[in-house]
Amino acid sequence: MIELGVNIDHVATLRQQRLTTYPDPILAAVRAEEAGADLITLHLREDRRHIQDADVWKMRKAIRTRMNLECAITEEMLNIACEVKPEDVCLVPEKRNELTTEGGLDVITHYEAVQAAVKKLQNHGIRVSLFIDACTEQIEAAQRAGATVIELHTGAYADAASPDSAAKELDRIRVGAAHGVALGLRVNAGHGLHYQNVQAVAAIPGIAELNIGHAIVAQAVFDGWEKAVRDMKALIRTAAA
Ligand SMILES: CC(=O)[C@@H](O)[C@H](O)COP(=O)(O)O
Ligand SMILES: NCC(=O)COP(=O)(O)O
Repeated sequence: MIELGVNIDHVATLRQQRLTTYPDPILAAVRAEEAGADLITLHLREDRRHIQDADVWKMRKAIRTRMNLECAITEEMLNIACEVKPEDVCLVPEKRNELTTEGGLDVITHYEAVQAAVKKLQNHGIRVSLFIDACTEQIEAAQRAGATVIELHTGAYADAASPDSAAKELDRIRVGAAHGVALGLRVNAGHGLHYQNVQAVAAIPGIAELNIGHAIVAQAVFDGWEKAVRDMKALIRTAAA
């Protein structure tokens, strides 16, 4: 059964836009678990545009499933992760001026830094995932760097300009997932997935977990948070069956 990681970043985006105390991402995480989320994903960005440090600590205590903390490879972030000790850390690339995470981590170019970060986190008992593009060389470099998990960036598939290019991107994810599984890696996927495009990814053999946030927060405006989570989970379950 594919697991659903509910990303609560954009609950915090709404709060930070006015610096209010609502909506509370911790409450969103707890209610997401009640609605069937298998884990909670959150991204502590260096610029703190959505999730704040205090959210991470409160979340650690509040959730009953597991925490997947996304962060960049910086000394500050790695120290926070080692203190918080989430079950999973997903190392992601960050650019100051990007609207969202634009692509996967370039493990080949930053090999030494990635390898050292993986080792440091694993020494603190944390499972480490690398958020990468579905590219054979990056997948192999991720495994060599010591990661046991990869998350394939599905943004290019989600943003594809035509059905043809979406099909090509989907195929890259399929090939990447098979390659990751053959190398003994746990293969997760996510970014830009929504209610219309998720099932094609969920049907790919070997995918263990999908991390989805923005679309669930958006759908909750119309349907309510729990229903938005439940419906996403149902779509994934039926596609994977
Ligand atoms: C790394 C990633 O894909 C998620 O963290 C998600 O996209 C939400 O965060 P941003 O929109 O800040 O990238
Ligand atoms: N790692 C991807 C993620 O957590 C969710 O991304 P999105 O659904 O908010 O685009």
